[in-house]
Amino acid sequence: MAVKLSEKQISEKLDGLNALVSDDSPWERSGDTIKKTFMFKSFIRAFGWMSQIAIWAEKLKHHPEWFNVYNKVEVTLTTHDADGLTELDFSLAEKMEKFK
Ligand SMILES: C[C@H](O)[C@H](O)[C@H]1CNC2=NC(N)=NC(=O)C2=N1
Repeated sequence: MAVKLSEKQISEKLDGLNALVSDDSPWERSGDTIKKTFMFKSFIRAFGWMSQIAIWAEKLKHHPEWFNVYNKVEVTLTTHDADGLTELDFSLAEKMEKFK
């Protein structure tokens, strides 16, 4: 099972993740989660991205909480099994940035 990250590891990983961000919207820490709102040109672009990420999430056995309206996807990542943030959350977030 994935191991909960320390505060120091979380802030280092968050900085590393935000260095990959190409839009104007950084990932933000919120308690035991990291969050970001992704914006797309259209609903179909948003849904296409979600479909790609869903395939990756299934492979990783780690799943996002997300909320989609038209071209907007609000993402929250946490590891329920560990009651906190783990490496898996940052791996999935990194994929989300790279597929964007
Ligand atoms: C057995 C299965 O792999 C686990 O229940 C996985 C599924 N996807 C998951 N996704 C997330 N975000 N957190 C988890 O703890 C989690 N656990």
